[in-house]
Amino acid sequence: MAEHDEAPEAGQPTDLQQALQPLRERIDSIDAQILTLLSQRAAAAMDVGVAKHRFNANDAVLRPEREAQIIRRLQADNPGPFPDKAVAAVWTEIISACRGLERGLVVAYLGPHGSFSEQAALDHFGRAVQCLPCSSFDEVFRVVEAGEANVGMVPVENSTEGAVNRTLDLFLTSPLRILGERSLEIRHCLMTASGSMDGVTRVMAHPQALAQCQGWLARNYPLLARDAAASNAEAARIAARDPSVAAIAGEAAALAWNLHLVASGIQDDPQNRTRFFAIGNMDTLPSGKDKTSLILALPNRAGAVYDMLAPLAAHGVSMTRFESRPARTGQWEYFFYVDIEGHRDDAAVSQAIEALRERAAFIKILGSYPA
Ligand SMILES: O=C(O)C(=O)C[C@]1(C(=O)O)C=C[C@@H](O)C=C1
Repeated sequence: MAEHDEAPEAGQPTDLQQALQPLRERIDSIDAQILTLLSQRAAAAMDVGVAKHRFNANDAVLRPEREAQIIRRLQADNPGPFPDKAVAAVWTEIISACRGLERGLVVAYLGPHGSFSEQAALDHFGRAVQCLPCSSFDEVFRVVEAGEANVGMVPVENSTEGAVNRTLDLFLTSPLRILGERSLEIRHCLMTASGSMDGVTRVMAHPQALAQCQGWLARNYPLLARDAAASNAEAARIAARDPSVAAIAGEAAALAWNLHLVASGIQDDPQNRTRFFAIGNMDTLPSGKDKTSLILALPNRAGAVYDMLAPLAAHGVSMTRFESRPARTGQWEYFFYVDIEGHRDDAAVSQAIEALRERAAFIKILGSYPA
């Protein structure tokens, strides 16, 4: 073997190590600067917290419109190559940690640990929060209304299965407002304690998840009984104890409950997504790019829906969602769940809402929030 082909002796730097060393030193020095700046930012946020306390605005620690504005501005100014998506993810955590220094945020959602709602909640509010997993959507609304949690995260619609009806019904009577929205890719997995399907007689999941995977289940396990669970993560919790049960849930639930994946990505629609609403007791100020959600009931007469849409068009307000739910009066009456672009304080939106108020039998504004 020629001399220059010999492997380096132990302890001798390779060419690669020599090339990496100055680059890594540069990264270390940049990280030190980032940390200094993060500490300064955290101290500034603590001063904001003191000022809010001084003005008795303790319940205004969370300012969704300000958080949205910060992330939008940074993405707009982003020189690259750090990706815009990473800007959002990193600053969500920076703001979460700073907010946590002002005052801890308690976030309620449908649990247990490992649920998609938990993932949506942490993606939205960051990891520096206190989690309050609940056993139903009703409980999420109740604990936020009672002040046991500051905010909640609830699913409202899925791209395969449509509306999450219980959430829509709860909005009808709840005083809570929508503070924000988040869309999450929903990738379902089949999981068991052993990692095999031997001895498994039934598959458990939330009815929405069973519906989102019904084609795959019919093709692969047509004889398996299907049982509803309160949530997918709850099904995973049951499967961890019961070898006759396979659960359908997200990968996070397998990790949380120590299960093994039998199959991944089993949802019938590969683009399956769920939209979640962040809910709380306060109103959100305009952020510059907002949405407003409303519930309307219309008089039961010909042309009522058409008449309702006219003021929106007249004021140039775009509608991004239109959903109906039976009003359960036995009269074929419906509630309409409508999302429009803009904040309720915007002139065009407030004029359109006033015009709707004159035409609707019932109107409830669920909130304006950053789009
Ligand atoms: O600007 C504020 O009101 C803050 O409390 C600071 C801060 C931040 O870290 O930037 C933290 C929490 C709020 O939700 C918004 C922004």
